[in-house]
Amino acid sequence: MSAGIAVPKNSPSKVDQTQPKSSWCKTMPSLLVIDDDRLILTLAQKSLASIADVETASSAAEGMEKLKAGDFDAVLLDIQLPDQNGLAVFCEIREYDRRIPVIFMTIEAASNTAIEAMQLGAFDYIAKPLAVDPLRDLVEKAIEQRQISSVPVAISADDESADASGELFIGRSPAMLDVFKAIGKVAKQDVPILVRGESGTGKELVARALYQYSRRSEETFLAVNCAALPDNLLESELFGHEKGAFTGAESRRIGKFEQCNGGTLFLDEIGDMASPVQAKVLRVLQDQRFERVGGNKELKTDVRIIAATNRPLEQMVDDGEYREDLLYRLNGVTIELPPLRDRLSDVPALIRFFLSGAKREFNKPDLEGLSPEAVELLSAYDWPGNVRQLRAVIRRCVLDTVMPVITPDGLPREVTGYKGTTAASGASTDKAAAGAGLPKLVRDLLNNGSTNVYAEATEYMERYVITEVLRETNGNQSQAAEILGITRGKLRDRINSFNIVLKSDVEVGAAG
Ligand SMILES: Nc1ncnc2c1ncn2[C@@H]1O[C@H](COP(=O)(O)OP(=O)(O)OP(=O)(O)O)[C@@H](O)[C@H]1O
Repeated sequence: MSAGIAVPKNSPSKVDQTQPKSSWCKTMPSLLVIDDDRLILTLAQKSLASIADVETASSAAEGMEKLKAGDFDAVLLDIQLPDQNGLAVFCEIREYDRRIPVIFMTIEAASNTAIEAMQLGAFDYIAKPLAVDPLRDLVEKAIEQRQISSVPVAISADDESADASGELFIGRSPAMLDVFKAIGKVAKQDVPILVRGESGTGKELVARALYQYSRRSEETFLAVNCAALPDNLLESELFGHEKGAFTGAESRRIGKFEQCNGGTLFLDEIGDMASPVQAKVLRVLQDQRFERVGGNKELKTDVRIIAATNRPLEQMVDDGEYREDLLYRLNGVTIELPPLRDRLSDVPALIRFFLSGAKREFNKPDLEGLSPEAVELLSAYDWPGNVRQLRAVIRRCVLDTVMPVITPDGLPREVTGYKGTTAASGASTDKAAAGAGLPKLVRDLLNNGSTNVYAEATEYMERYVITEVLRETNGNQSQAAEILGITRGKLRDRINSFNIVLKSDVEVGAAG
């Protein structure tokens, strides 16, 4: 019996074979390492075995043969191979499949060849001797990048008819049909697009759908969260920097605008950029030109920008926080995602989708579904954290349940206790319960054979710490950021992504 909504026994299976984004880690990604140095191959095999199936090749010819025979998520490539120059191998890989991220291994970080490779579209480079932690981080990022750009988004008003091999973009409400139509209309036009909507409404999914259906779908897709980096690092991340541009800039770095030449750049949280960065982004939008930080050579790039925000940019312009000309440039084509509370008719299809994904992910073959009462409650809730919160609630219920059918008892208190009055209330986190919950969560995840324990437990802990500090500062985000020792942008990012709801009486609750 498959997971479904209020399904009577023996009803047809509605299990969806697609995997939601968070479960990408379920199947082991694969990595190809090409280097003639046996020590490097052994080091890569040992240190990366926990994150990828590692295949090795000790020459360019062997590497290309294996690449074509396999299905790799990333390649680690030595810049100097015995039978061919690494750059030439890189070009062959690009010709074979432009979307496989390639990381170069170089003798010195500032190698000109590596910079040339970055300009041609390599994912990144790492200097030898290889340090295990940075290597693992980089390979993980590359794999994630590959998955972001290759998981097709099947736009469907009806999840049963959707492409079963891709991540689904669920919605059958008139509002979502309008969104799908808008994506179809503008995806192929090479213009910048601004995606707007509350946190968790699916802005990133829209960006990826636009990319998948665009003329640039075979080219690179890179995503940058502008809220996650302090201003100076964001500028260098986007535009690169020259050696010596600032303390710590030991070598030239190629930024995303240069790296993404020919492709699509998704700028998430575009409202969270300091004025100098806004000016530089505006210039790229106007004439596709920019300079690296600390450089005076004008560079040209051909990048399609898809931007997203949940912030009131017009208000920010009025308050002098945002450039009007940038807003004007970005605002040309806008896709607005409605909050979930305004399209509650989408809730059942979303539940079905997340339920079947969680059932597979947490290996709960006996789970049948949700009772009608549970579906009714979920369909009446106002979802301040939108689809992300709904997804989190369903995953939590599936993880916690020991019964084949999830009833209202299995739903979180914010849903069962919702009276339909306060617009933005979240569940108050009981301090003791939250602190005590971590060991139980980890135990449950282990018992359920999860392969995502680190991410789930870290998110739980991070949410707890941030909520407690916000409570301490009565919701004052500047003070909280200072106490936490993180930037305000990063704090805002976490508040959004964890759906932490700041109640009107400045009590802090954590939803989802
Ligand atoms: N219509 C949908 N169908 C299926 N999954 C969805 C849908 N909308 C959102 N999701 C899922 O909900 C989660 C949040 O979506 P996403 O990251 O795109 O939101 P966002 O608007 O970009 O949020 P933020 O502003 O916080 O970055 C993701 O796991 C996404 O896959």
